[in-house]
Amino acid sequence: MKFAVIVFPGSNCDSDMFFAIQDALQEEVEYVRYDETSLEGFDGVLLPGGFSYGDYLRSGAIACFAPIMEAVKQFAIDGKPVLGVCNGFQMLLELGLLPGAMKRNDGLKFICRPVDLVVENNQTMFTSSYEKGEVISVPVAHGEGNYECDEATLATLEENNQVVFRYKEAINGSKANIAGITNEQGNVLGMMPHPERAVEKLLGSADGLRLFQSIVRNWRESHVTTS
Ligand SMILES: NC(=O)CC[C@H](N)C(=O)O
Repeated sequence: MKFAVIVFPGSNCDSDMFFAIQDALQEEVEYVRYDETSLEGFDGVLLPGGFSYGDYLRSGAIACFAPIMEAVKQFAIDGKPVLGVCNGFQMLLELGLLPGAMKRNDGLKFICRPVDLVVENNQTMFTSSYEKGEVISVPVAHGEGNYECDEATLATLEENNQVVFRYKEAINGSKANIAGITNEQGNVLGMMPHPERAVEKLLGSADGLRLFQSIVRNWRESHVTTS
């Protein structure tokens, strides 16, 4: 399986993501610049964390107009896996691939520490290697992680099991403690915590690795045939 890590001016978790795929997961990965226009040949797209375009206007608000984003949208429409982490999640919201928006954290402080997440839905292509209800430890590092949406949107997200990860304890004011959601189709996941920073024990947790393993396992099941 071949992954693209999209690099924007101001990305700073792109190399963490690259390391997670190449060294921890041992799958193929390439950087794709924000000003390219094609994702041909890739099987998965990863939007990494950081401060694209300096987080001006709102986080992700400028990045969503980058030339590569038309290809990212098409990739998502085609049902292929798209994962946005932190600033990548913010971009997916700004792109309209996921519902809702991000506000500054309650308390207006940047939060950078490991947090406990509850796996709410393990029936997705991103979470099938977890148990439902499992508590995992994954670090967060954000100033704008306070997820907001209207009540009707929240009801739809809950009804369709689109809330995939919840913070075990409130950390940033996020509605319903939402840490990660998918689109209705289930092939686009946005999450504020950083699974790519939790891919081996030495980093404090290896719980994030199973997210990437889920993607690969799911992809193999539908793409690799054995005779
Ligand atoms: N690590 C990150 O991606 C930071 C995300 C974002 N720009 C924020 O501070 O909210």
